[in-house]
Amino acid sequence: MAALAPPVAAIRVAVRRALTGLPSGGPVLVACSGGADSLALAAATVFVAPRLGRAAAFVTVDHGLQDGSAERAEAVANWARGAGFPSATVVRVEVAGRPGGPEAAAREARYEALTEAARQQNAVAVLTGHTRDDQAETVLLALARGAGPRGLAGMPARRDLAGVPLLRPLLEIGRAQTRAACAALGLSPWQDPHNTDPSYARSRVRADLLPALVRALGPGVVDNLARTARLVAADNAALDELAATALAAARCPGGGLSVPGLVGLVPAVRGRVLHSWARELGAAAGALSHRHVTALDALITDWRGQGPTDLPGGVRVLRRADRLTPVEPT
Ligand SMILES: Nc1ncnc2c1ncn2[C@@H]1O[C@H](COP(=O)(O)OP(=O)(O)OP(=O)(O)O)[C@@H](O)[C@H]1O
Repeated sequence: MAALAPPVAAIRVAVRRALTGLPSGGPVLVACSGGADSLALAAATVFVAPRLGRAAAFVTVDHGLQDGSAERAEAVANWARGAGFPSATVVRVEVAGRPGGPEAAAREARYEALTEAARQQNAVAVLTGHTRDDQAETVLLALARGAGPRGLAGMPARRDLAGVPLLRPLLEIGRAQTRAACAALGLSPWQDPHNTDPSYARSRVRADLLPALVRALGPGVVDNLARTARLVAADNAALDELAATALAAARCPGGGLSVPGLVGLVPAVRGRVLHSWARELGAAAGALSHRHVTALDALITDWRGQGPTDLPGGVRVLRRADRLTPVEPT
């Protein structure tokens, strides 16, 4: 028997690790664009899942943004059927008419479609092919926009997707490895023109910035950026736990938060308490910014009788004596 190429083995090990411990029940659903990362992920999953007594399912999303996208999506799904996935679905989404730029709109439409596919197929998890290189790019983009620790933590290996875990088994696998795995398996990945379109900041980071950093600082830089994300994520988890305890302790019996319960907290924890509370009140996560949390914080630490603080989603918060309370929008 021919020896297994190291990247193929490394990717299978990563997938096996991700699938271990998932609840039994429905399939694991691989989200695949046809690009090298998710193709390598799909090939590993269809190999590993049955050996763990699990079913694997496959979905590819057609964003309908390029000529021939429907045919390409069908070809990707056909490959999956041939590779042994008992079910391979193409979902067509409508990107036009959504708020935000085209990239954000496509991502939102895709995640909605993945959530719906997972629900319909009763999947126990959705798997995506984000790699260590994607993580390094995410950290650089976060640094460049002045993000705090949440942004610098990059993408988590696991997050909730409307009640289904979204897993990223390849976060510690390099893009060179997914390409090498595809080559070793005789797969021909699709090259998404968006990935090289210089009008996207991520494409410029991928094409220009990361290679320049590697030249200037050495090949370990991608791994190091991904490690930074892991270290920051671990600190975030600790701070989130402290904040959850502090939020519970600061709640007033009739609703709202007690100012004396918040004032002695270290700012990093207090900011998280206020962020979580604002989310509970209905402020949308994407729109809730550092500026809003700072304005809420001023009601505690810089109280000069100011009026309500407006948060996204029409949420308003007022300080009454020693309590922060939500008020009805006027
Ligand atoms: N059209 C799609 N259909 C299904 N899943 C997708 C689609 N586009 C992206 N994904 C999922 O999201 C992951 C990240 O996609 P993105 O385009 O950001 O990265 P990428 O590095 O180009 O990945 P890939 O090489 O797999 O295309 C993919 O690996 C895949 O799991």
